[in-house]
Amino acid sequence: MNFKDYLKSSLNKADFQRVWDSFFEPKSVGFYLNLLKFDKDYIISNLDDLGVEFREILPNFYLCKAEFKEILTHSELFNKGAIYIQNPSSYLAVLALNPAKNDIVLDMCASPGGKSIALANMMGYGADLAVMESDSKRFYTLKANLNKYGCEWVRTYNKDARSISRSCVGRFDKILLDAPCSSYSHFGDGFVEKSAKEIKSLSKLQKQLLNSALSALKPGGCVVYSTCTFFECENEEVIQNALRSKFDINIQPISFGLKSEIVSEFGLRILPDCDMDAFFLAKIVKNN
Ligand SMILES: C[S@@+](CC[C@H](N)C(=O)[O-])C[C@H]1O[C@@H](n2cnc3c(N)ncnc32)[C@H](O)[C@@H]1O
Repeated sequence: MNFKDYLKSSLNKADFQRVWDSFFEPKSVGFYLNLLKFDKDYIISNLDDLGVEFREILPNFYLCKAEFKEILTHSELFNKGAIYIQNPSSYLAVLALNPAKNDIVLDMCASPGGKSIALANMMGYGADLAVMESDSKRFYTLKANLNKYGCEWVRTYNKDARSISRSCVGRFDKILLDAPCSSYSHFGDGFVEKSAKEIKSLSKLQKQLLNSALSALKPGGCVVYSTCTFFECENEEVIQNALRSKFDINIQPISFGLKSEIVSEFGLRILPDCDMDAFFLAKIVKNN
């Protein structure tokens, strides 16, 4: 499936041009502070010493211009795990889940761990957080990152997350499902085009993963489903499929008041711009 053609057909002319141009513009750099290992004042004063100009755009999440990226990635703060570099769109998934200190939480598709570490920061040291990753190589990257960022207590499972529909029925208060997707959100050296067959098979996997998440959720609990792709069959269609399933669920509206967001009955789309990557988010509550 040609991504550019798909984008043209799914957006109006002005939005298409804005979105397409955004893939070639320098992107701001986002990061959050790792308060599990370091004190906020210590990190902020070290960033000031490095000459990085930054502003807080979300709770504990900061943005600076692209020109500061190299300073950040070469800094001791980064090497010691005091900051985690992440696009703000990804951080929104963690904010939407909003886990409390005493919640039992699962991050189903976790590597390299950017959202798991943000969840751990929000919940606090020792909180009941488990993370899963099916790919062995990516699992070891996840473990290494959790250790680097002082999250060694987090329980890690190198497993296919679809298995929780049998092993963990009704166990979790909150689940993050940041699903594997076709990833048409970063241009990089070009988009790696995926065939219609590959997209269909991803959509099938996403539906199975969401079904498993709903089985493993406590009544009253919630799942945040997210992807970084534009394709409807990986986003709204996955949510519609869950609404048609045996689960008694409803979709909670989410909005962060961003100029780049499009709200629908199935979730929230973020259109990419100079700050945000393309993203889709849906918050699904399992009724009591
Ligand atoms: C979008 S990435 C996750 C990014 C991660 N949440 C973060 O913020 O750093 C999706 C991950 O899901 C993993 N994955 C794919 N299929 C899976 C499955 N069936 N069970 C668990 N993990 C899976 C992929 O290997 C990949 O690492």
